[in-house]
Amino acid sequence: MYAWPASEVPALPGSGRDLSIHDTATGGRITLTPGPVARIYVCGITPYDATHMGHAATYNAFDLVQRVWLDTKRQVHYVQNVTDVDDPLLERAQENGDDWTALAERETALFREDMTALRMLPPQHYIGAVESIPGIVPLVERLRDLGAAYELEGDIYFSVESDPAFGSVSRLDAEAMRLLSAERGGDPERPGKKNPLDPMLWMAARDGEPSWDGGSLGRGRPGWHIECVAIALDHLGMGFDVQGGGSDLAFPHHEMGASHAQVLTGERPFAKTYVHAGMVALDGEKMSKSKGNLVFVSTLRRDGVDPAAIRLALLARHYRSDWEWTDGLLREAEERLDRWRAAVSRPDGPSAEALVEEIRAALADDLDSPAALAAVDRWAAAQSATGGTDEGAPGLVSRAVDALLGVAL
Ligand SMILES: Nc1ncnc2c1ncn2[C@@H]1O[C@H](COS(=O)(=O)NC(=O)[C@@H](N)CS)[C@@H](O)[C@H]1O
Ligand SMILES: [Zn+2]
Repeated sequence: MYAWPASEVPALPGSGRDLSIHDTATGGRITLTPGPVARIYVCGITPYDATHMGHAATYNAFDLVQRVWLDTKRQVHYVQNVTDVDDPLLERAQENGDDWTALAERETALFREDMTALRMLPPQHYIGAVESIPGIVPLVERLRDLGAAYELEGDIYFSVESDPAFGSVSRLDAEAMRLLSAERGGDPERPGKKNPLDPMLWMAARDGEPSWDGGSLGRGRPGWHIECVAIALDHLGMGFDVQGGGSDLAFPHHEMGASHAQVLTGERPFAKTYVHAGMVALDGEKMSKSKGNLVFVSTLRRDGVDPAAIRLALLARHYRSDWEWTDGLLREAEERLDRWRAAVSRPDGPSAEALVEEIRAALADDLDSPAALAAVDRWAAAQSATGGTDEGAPGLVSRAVDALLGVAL
């Protein structure tokens, strides 16, 4: 499906540094050296209650990854899905007396608007779960033929024991896995499963729910993890550079996806690095649909908040930290935006070549955007304190802040 329009990425002198990023699977830093086309899969929204600040913060992190890669003169092949059929979506539509496809379409349209306003670069492939069902069915059949999937009362489960590398993404122990599986869409208590952690690959049609032709699987709909595997394998293939998402996706979602793909192809790894963004909270609880403690990008935009200020608020916190959204954070961002805009609208300033290198160094260091913002603050402070005679500096700062941080001054 259509993604959203790409904002212009200004060219900068020189080139950036290779990104050194924290990898969940190894628990350490990995310096990524993608080929000429860097490949990234970032899990997309389940389209209801979009786009809240948690979503925005996570997509901000992976937009920075893209911008660093573009600055190292690479191309980027970015794939993102839309989970436009899933239990929570159907439940929400039921609650609202809404048609679930209309709800999905409306929320996806709002997400596109918000991403465009925040100047997040769009994926080249933006793929819905529903449109990927024809590609999912043969993968489930293949897992069954490999003996890695089994049928239970019409539903089809993946057997986690079929992947010797199962657990290598999240590195959690069985007890932690069991708790998270129950919390995040799994059904560890269901009798008859070979392993409580086994996730659903294909759910047989239930009354009153949408279902699709599953060939030899029978009518039904796809499980959550296989959806992202089918889309990633179809567009990126095995061994792509980054699998991204919020930290609540490490287990079960990215663990299971890696296992599905590794059993399907007999190759390893599914992704070279697994990168997870921290959770954004409000009033002490993770911002989430179920808790309803949401701050929406579209509400702030409607209230006249400049999207560039929202972006600066997201950039002010390290992508891997868990943090609390507050009005104070937004006010600080608005003040910073005003200071930066005033600085770049002056005719000259201190030379900015060194600043561009400081921003590059900060982002290459596990996307340290707070350090990048501090570097620009220092340049703006120097300009107002001691002026400066470089007439090209304000323009260069403006282009660097846009190209590397996605903020239009
Ligand atoms: N409070 C939050 N803070 C940070 N990131 C969040 C928060 N809530 C959700 N996310 C992230 O936002 C992205 C979309 O979340 S979602 O809408 O629930 N959708 C899904 O997780 C699936 N459609 C992925 S295939 C995920 O990467 C998720 O980890
Ligand atoms: Zn996903």
